[in-house]
Parts: sequence; C-alpha cells; structure tokens
Amino acid sequence: MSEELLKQHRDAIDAIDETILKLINERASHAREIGEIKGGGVIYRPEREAQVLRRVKDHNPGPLPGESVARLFREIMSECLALEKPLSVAYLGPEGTFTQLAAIKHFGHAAHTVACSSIDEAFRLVESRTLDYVVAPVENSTEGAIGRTLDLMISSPLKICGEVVLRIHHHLLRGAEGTDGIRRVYAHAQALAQCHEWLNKNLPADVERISVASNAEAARLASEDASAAAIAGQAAAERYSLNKIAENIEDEPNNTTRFLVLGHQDVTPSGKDKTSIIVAAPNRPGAVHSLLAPVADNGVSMTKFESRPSRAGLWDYVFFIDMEGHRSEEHVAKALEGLAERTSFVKVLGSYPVAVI
Ligand SMILES: C=C(O[C@@H]1C=C(C(=O)O)C=C[C@H]1O)C(=O)O
Repeated sequence: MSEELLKQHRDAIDAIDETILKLINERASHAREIGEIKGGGVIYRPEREAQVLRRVKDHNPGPLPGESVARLFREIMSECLALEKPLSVAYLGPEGTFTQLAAIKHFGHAAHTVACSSIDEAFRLVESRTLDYVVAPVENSTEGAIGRTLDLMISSPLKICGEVVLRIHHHLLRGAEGTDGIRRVYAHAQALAQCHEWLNKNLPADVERISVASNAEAARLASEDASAAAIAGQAAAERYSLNKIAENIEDEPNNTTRFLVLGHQDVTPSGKDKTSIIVAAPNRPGAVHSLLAPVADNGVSMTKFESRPSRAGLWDYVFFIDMEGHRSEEHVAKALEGLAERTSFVKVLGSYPVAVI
C-alpha cells in the first residue's frame, strides 16, 4: 500500500467534502428563501420533490447507482425543508412498523414521525390539522388491499398527495438464539399470511400463531417472553434488540407494500402522475362495464381496480380506481367528466407523483 497515494486521495476527498458542505448549505439558503416567498403557506411541494429526484436520477453520471443518489438527495431535501418547518407525519405505530419506514422513505429523516394506535387515529390527527400528513398502507402484492385504509378514504376529506412503494422483508425474531422452545409466534395478520408456508415448513405444527395489531407490537411482546418469537422487519428487530433467527422468511420474494400519503393539499402536475378515484356502481349486469367506458374511450390507462362492498347502504359496490395521468390533463379530465355522467358518486382522491424512490 502506497501511503503517499492514500494521502493524495484523502486530501482530494477532504477538499471535495468542503465544497459539498458549502454547496448543500447554499442549497438550504435557497430553500429557506423559497419558504419566505411562500409566506407561511404550504411549504411541502410533492410535485417539485418528485421532479428534483427524477432529475438527479436522470443526470447521475455514476459510478453511484441512481437509486443511491436519489436517496441522498431525499435526505438533503428533507433537511432543507425542516429549516423552514419540520413536517409532522402520522403513521400506524408503535415505532418500528413498516409504515414508519415508508414515512421516512418518503419524507426523509428530518420529518417528525408520530406513532398512532390505529389507522383511524392517524387519519383523525391529520383531518383536525394536529399533524400535517398521514402515511397509510393501501395494498400488498401478496395479500391484496388494506380494507381499513380504503374504507377511511371513502368519507375522509383528506387528499392523496403521494405514494410510497416499500419492499417488505420479514424476519423471525427472538431474544434467545435458535428455534428451540418457541411456543408461540406473534405477528400482524398480514405478516402471518405472508410467511405462512415458511412457518408450516420450519416450526412445529403446535406452535401457536397469534395475530396482533402491528409487527412492532409483536416484537415488543417477543422481547418480554422467552418462549415467544415475532415476525417483523429490521426496524422492529433493532428497536427491541432481538436476534434474527431466520431472515427474509416471506413466501413471496417480491413482497411489496404500497402506501399512500394524504394531506390537505391539491398537488399540481409533476410530469409523471397518477389519479386515484372512488366510484359507486349498482349491482347490475354490465353496470361496471358501461361505467368504465369513458376511461377506455379517452385512452386513459388504469393501473388498479379494486372493489369493496359499500358500507353506506346507498350503493352496492364502490370501486377504487388508479389511472395514469394528472386530473388536469385533458384526457384524464374528459374521462372523469364521462364517469360523473354515469354514476351518482365519483370522488377524486387526488392526483399525485408516481413514486420515484
Ligand atoms: C424549496 C422548496 O420547498 C420544499 C423543498 C424542496 C427542496 O429542498 O428542493 C422542494 C420542494 C418543497 O418541498 C420548493 O418548493 O422549491
């Protein structure tokens, strides 16, 4: 090893770090000025943040991967915005849930994440403007829709202003080592379902599977009970100092959960957006087909179509539809007009940027 060569590179890194430091602070000063111009109004602009992240990925010369530089800039923006005022974000707690991870992935570490005891409470705290935004899971690639979030969106005045897609890795966690002496496994019902095959193969049939409110709650219970294990993610393992007895035990290797970010603002177009709506339809043959005609006729692509029995009693079914494009784009606007003519209930939940990181 050449000491001289090593020193040359380290000197170069020191000089670069000084420049980076100066430039990041210069950037923060501009963000603060922009905050002044906004004059106390809404400071967080999801469309602008998505554009910044896409630009960074598109212009990235390497060797760092695009995803990595986008994550770094995610944190820089988070700190710049916190200089104006840190955002407060409600999520289904306790600390260490995947929803908290999703909130941090979307807003960065400078945001103030607040654990709530239910998705309902998280919505309520944002509806009452006690907190700024709520992050809630909406669908999992193996388990399907998260009914409670969908039901809340039917009546909530909140608008969707972003989405987060998170790869979900589950681990078997325990205070002790090995699987000997495990009498029960705690996990959220979704996690039990997502690891069902693995549990059948790797634990005795008489081990009890107990579903609890969250993965983090499962980890907490396992940390207090030597004959218990939990299924949870990395964050919960760290939070409760548990050993990873087995890693990535999810049956489906591409297990991902999609989360929605909701707040009070309408988001302007970012250039690559989605629009989410709810429509109601009677339970009549052909009703859904004719209802959807304006979507196809205007060349709008649907990326999701999910039905739920209506609880309001006025309709038989409600449909959650995601489509490509922003509601202000002509073809999307025309599709929405056409839908409104065919049903008594259309609710636009929001137009928002497609997830970048
Ligand atoms: C600086 C702004 O405000 C916030 C901070 C941003 C940033 O650091 O780049 C981007 C969007 C906003 O969330 C802006 O609107 O441009």
